[in-house]
Amino acid sequence: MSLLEIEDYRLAFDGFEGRAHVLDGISLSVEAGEAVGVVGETGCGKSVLARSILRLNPAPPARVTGGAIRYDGADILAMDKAALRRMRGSDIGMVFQDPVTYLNPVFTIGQQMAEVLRAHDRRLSRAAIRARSVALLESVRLPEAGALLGRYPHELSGGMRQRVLIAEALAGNPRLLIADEPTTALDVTIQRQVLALIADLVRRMGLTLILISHDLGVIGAICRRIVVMYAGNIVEDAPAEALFGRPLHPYTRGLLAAIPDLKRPDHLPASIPGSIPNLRQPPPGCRFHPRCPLAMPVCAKVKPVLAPAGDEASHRVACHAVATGTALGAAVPSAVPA
Ligand SMILES: Nc1ncnc2c1ncn2[C@@H]1O[C@H](COP(=O)(O)OP(=O)(O)OP(=O)(O)O)[C@@H](O)[C@H]1O
Repeated sequence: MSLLEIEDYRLAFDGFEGRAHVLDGISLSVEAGEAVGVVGETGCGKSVLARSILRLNPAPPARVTGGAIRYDGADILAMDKAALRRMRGSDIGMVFQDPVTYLNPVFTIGQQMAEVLRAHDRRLSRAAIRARSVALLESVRLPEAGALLGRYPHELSGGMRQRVLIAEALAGNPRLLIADEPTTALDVTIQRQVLALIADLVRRMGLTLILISHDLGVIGAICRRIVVMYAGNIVEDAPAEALFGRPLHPYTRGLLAAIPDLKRPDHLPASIPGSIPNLRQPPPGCRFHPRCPLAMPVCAKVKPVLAPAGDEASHRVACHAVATGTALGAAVPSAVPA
């Protein structure tokens, strides 16, 4: 049994202008100890998928229209409030993009850590809370952890605040960590440090990781498996080496071609023409077909299924052109992130 199993999961948002079909049959299994990256353009449903695992999408307007999500065999969609509370933090920890939003400006770091720790164990003494808070802050490599407990969020840098949130996410000893764009709000050097920290925690604590980013370079730095999403669908799921070396889906090839090549600064990266479709009226068949250089008549009619393709057994692609061999001759982009 996989640690996390998502099966044909569908979620829509109801609004004044109609229903947006944001996740359109997501199937994904994550094994214990895996580090899986989820990548795709803005608006393709990465965050909604991450929040779905913890049932954090506000309902309404969110509405699950099909499928199942299981954590360690337990049906997340059927859990009551108490079971959900136990799962959040204790089994699954989550780190979000913007640390400022998730830290309360009027409480010290120590008070906020204490609140998180007490939510996991009401019986903890003040001394135990302090010792555990210091240990957690040290585990995310924050210097002078004891003194930090008395500081307010505005007294910390962006990178420090993100480390505090990672420490809070680890407070309940989760087995699965979901990090949604954890470095997007940080500047480049701090981004690298926070990524290195996440990679180190995954190794040291044997965590299972789902890392969400629009940046293939960020994902490639940590994850051995990469899932590519487009407009609410998984279009490719592959070992990182296969994805960077032999990408198969035309959308993945477009994403790779859009990465600037540092060895060729005079060469502008190609962009994928067009934009993500309106999810209230998504294109029929393959949602990528209006932008696809390899589109065939069948692509506008039949949704392609995610099926094994390429040399690796775990490489899966949802593309009619790949399935029929039409895509084989198409050039593979040369840009590969460092
Ligand atoms: N609470 C909500 N109400 C209505 N629509 C929503 C809500 N949350 C997300 N959506 C819609 O769901 C779609 C997917 O959004 P999501 O945030 O998952 O994209 P993303 O791939 O994570 O993008 P980004 O990289 O910009 O975070 C978007 O069209 C968005 O407008």
